[in-house]
Amino acid sequence: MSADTAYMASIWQQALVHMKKAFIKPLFETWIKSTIPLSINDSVIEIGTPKLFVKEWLESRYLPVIKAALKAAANKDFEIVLINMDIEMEGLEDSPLLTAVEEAENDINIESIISAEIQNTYKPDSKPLTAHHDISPDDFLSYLDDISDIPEAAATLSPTRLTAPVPSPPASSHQDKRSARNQQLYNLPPADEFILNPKYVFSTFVIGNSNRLAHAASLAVSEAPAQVYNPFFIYGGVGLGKTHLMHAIGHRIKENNPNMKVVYISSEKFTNELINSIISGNPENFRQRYRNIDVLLVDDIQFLSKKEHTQEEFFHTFNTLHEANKQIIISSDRPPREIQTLEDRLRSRFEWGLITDIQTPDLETRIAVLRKKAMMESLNVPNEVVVYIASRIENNIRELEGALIRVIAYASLNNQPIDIDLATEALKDIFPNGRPKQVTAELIQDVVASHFKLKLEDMSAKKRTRNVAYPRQIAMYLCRELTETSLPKIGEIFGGRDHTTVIHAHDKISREKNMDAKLNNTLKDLIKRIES
Ligand SMILES: Nc1ncnc2c1ncn2[C@@H]1O[C@H](COP(=O)(O)OP(=O)(O)OP(=O)(O)O)[C@@H](O)[C@H]1O
Repeated sequence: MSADTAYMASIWQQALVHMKKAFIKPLFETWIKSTIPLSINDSVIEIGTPKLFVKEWLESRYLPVIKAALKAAANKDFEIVLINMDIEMEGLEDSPLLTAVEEAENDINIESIISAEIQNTYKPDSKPLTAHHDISPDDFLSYLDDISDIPEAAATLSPTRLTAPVPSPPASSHQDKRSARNQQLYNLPPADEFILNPKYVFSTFVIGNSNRLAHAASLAVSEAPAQVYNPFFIYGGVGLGKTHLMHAIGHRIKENNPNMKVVYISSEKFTNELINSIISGNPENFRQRYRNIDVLLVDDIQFLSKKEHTQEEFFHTFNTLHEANKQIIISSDRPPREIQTLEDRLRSRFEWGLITDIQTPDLETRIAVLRKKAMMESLNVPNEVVVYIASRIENNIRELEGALIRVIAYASLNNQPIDIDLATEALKDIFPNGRPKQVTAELIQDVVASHFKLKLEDMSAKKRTRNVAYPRQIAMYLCRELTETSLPKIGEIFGGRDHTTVIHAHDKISREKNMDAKLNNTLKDLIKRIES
């Protein structure tokens, strides 16, 4: 492998790390992951894309982000040239460039490598560790626990000894670069560098029945940090908005109190930093860094389960902050009592404050999320398409967004307007059942009439008795929600009524369903039958 190739791979790998943070996951997966570095010289980097549409899409939208990521990685500006290779990625498996990328990837597991070095140095009778990368951070921590029980070994656990096994700087210029990069990874950024995602703010968060409480509590916490709910614990399934709410809290606190030090971190990163600080002989730095802040947001705390040493450290951090009346916000995919092997004392700390959950969103919320995303992209996505996606992805808002992005990208690349045929085509791998059933006002009338045991003609009759008028209003509401039919047209289908009658029916049912669980369930049942 040439030095340039390895250098390029290393730069690209670092750039990918930056881009992973900059892009939401579906975007990263769709557009960035499939690219490969091709060549590098002093000022130009060539990047290969597997298909022309990926090249065009990246060129039209994301070049500045890629450029910024490369600059952050290499500390210099590059001109980026994208080259369509028009090949399947599988065909490149043996490419030396991909091998180089993989090697660079492995380097990122620096803590594992170092822990292996330490293990070999301090535990001479341990079996030799040839596969350095197999050692997990947790193994390293348990190892520290293990050897601290052995007096001679404990004596060697001084910072100087611990840093000693770090590989000494290699000689060649390529190795210099790599070593410098490792050093960069190895040295922690200052805590306030954990930037909040600018898109995750309260104004972009859609409130629905599934998250109303969590949202309200988040607002309360952000308006009065450490005064209302401390700690504040949010839990819920994957991709339901926990991170979004945490960032929104962070943003709002910063807006209201620019001098407050707000730190957001995932529990995995917390663990890795702790390990790094131990390896570099500077655990005190780590402690100071997390104990001298005003607001600590820890995401995905469930990853601390089974990590006894990290839990211990977190327990002390928690206590110090809580005693100093600092706000602590924690998220998890389950409530504290269900996080296995979470220490009891930590669990009881989490239960001191408010625990709130986010449920899976109902259809209406899913539709609202998609509409909001489309609006944020200034795109006009037909209702039919929104309903098509929302009615098929029920449990994960991230996947919902991913599907919409796919449709938008597909339309843009093919230079076609977004409609249901295009959406069906774009999503055929995700929804193999193909084109959805055509939802029409007539179908809705039919399903609603049969549900309420009315005749189809009652939907358009002049009768105003409640047993007919109410189902008719429900049917009008559903026509507005599930079809593209215009207001006057809906009025016409329902017996030549004025469009203001349709608006009134829609407003009334929208309002009532928020207060009436029975109506809400009826609507869900009806939608299921209409869509199935
Ligand atoms: N109510 C909502 N309104 C708008 N967007 C939302 C909402 N809920 C989630 N999202 C979006 O869905 C995506 C996933 O959300 P987020 O990352 O916050 O989920 P999470 O619950 O933290 O998931 P994980 O458990 O995987 O960490 C984000 O892009 C977020 O903006």
